[in-house]
Amino acid sequence: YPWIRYFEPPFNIGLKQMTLINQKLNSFFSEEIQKHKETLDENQPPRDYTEAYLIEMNKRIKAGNQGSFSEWQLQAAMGDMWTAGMETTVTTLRFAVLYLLNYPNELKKLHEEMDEMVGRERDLSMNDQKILPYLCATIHEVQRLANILPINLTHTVIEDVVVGGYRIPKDTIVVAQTPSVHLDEKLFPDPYTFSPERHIDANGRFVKNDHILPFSIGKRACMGESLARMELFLFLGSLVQHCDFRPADGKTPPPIETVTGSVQCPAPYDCVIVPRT
Ligand code: HEM
Repeated sequence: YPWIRYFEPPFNIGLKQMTLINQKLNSFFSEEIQKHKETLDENQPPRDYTEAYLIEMNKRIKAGNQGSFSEWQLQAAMGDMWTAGMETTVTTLRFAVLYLLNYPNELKKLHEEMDEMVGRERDLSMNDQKILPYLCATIHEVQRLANILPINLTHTVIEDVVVGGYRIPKDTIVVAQTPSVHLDEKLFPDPYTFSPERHIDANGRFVKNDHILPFSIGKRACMGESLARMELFLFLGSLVQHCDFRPADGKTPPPIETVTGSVQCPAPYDCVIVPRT
């Protein structure tokens, strides 16, 4: 994001602020790597990604073929996992719980569908997508409305193109604004209302809407999309299967407020998540 160099304090999205955050994250990753190195036992199966990486790196160093494997590269990969991989999915789930606290009828429908189609005895699997259309529709709707990446990543136009009558010369930096599609009332009437029903057809089947692009589109679309889709289905599904979500005071749901940054999050909220009776 080259333009952030123009946003110095009091704006908190400037280069200085971003550099500070990056430094903090990198120190954290570096400390984790050191801790892992101290406890690493190369004769045991790796306990996590960092151990697996360190074992592979050491093997390559011994063979005189380190290639691109280095602690710096590991730090960058941890950064990808942490920011692209974890923050996104967790934020989407936090939005899902927030919406369902505010839309108790929709939560009730999810509970009913789960009880009828799966029950509470067995674990969910991805095959259950076929029999849980309302859960699929809920996740689709959460991703439409939450817009957790309001700015998206930047790309460069590699040749002159014309889009919607505008000429965009080669080398221009562009950012695809998927929220403007997700909240377009021509595509989604009453766009700010949370309504999983939009994605259910007359026969009760889930219908995926091609205008909903939380993972972006094209060659550089999200690399973790299929993993993220599994996480959202299995984590939210299991929560719905076993838990009830309630306002902290038993009556008033937390307001749907957001904190906008490179990831748009719900404002911190309290709620109670209890085992279903
Ligand atoms: C709900 C969860 C997620 C959402 C909404 C999301 C969304 C996105 C978006 C919008 C992009 C930018 C695509 C573009 O440049 O046009 C992206 C890129 C990326 N995402 Fe995700 N993502 C999620 C989860 C994950 C997970 C779980 C991983 C990996 C474990 C991941 C890894 C990546 C990577 C590596 C890129 C960069 C791809 C590239 O530049 O070629 N994401 N993601």
